[in-house]
Amino acid sequence: MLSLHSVNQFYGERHVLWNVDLEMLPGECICITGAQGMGKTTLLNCITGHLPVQSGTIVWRHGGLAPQQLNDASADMRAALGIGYVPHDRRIFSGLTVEENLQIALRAAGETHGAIPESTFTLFPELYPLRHTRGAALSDENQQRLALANALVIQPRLLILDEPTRGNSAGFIHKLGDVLLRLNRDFGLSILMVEQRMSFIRRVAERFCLLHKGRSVAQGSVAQLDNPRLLPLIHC
Ligand SMILES: Nc1ncnc2c1ncn2[C@@H]1O[C@H](COP(=O)(O)OP(=O)(O)OP(=O)(O)O)[C@@H](O)[C@H]1O
Repeated sequence: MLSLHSVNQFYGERHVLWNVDLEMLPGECICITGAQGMGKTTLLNCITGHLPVQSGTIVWRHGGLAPQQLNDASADMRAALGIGYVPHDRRIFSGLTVEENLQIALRAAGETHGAIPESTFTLFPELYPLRHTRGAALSDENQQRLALANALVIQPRLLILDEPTRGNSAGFIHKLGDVLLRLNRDFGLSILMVEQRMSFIRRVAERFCLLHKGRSVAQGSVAQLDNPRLLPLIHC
């Protein structure tokens, strides 16, 4: 579904991603993990098209269609291909209502006449009575739900999330885990998330990619993360 080959990224002179390879199959849930400042968000931004890659390739494969190199595709083009993104700063329009936020997310992905899918409110029933409420008036948790709904409204093939548990209560994290498990296991949605919270990673993800100083130093099944040599690299 998504193949990264030898991806490199710089901020000015600073080399922050080094030859990162990652292979993701349809239906997988993969966690990119690692300590702070190791390049996790940078890697997501390269995949979603919010940052250009300096070298290397990112290839998208879906259905029977020919593989497509994403390197030159804009973030909106990638959304239109089926890549939904939930950044950790949420990025909702606080002056617009829930419904208007969802309409804009649809339009950004090229769905000019598309209606908000019913599944949006089935998945997040809490948002239905709030659909005419402005983003700024929503609780923190409902803002999180709206950010997730914005990414899902385009009915993506791949959902990308940056630290979905950061700053959330244990109760909300559990509910979020339920939603992601349902999307992945029941609806077959592929999920790629950046996360450091081990309990959440163990519950939701199947495979991991561990970044350390911008390099992918280990990949494998989540059970392998219990290796005492790897755990310190997540919270160092
Ligand atoms: N816009 C930027 N300009 C310059 N340097 C940046 C920029 N964004 C991130 N960096 C640096 O690049 C490195 C990787 O940052 P990145 O945010 O990708 O790491 P991260 O693993 O996601 O960390 P965190 O868990 O803190 O979000 C860090 O040293 C960071 O300071």
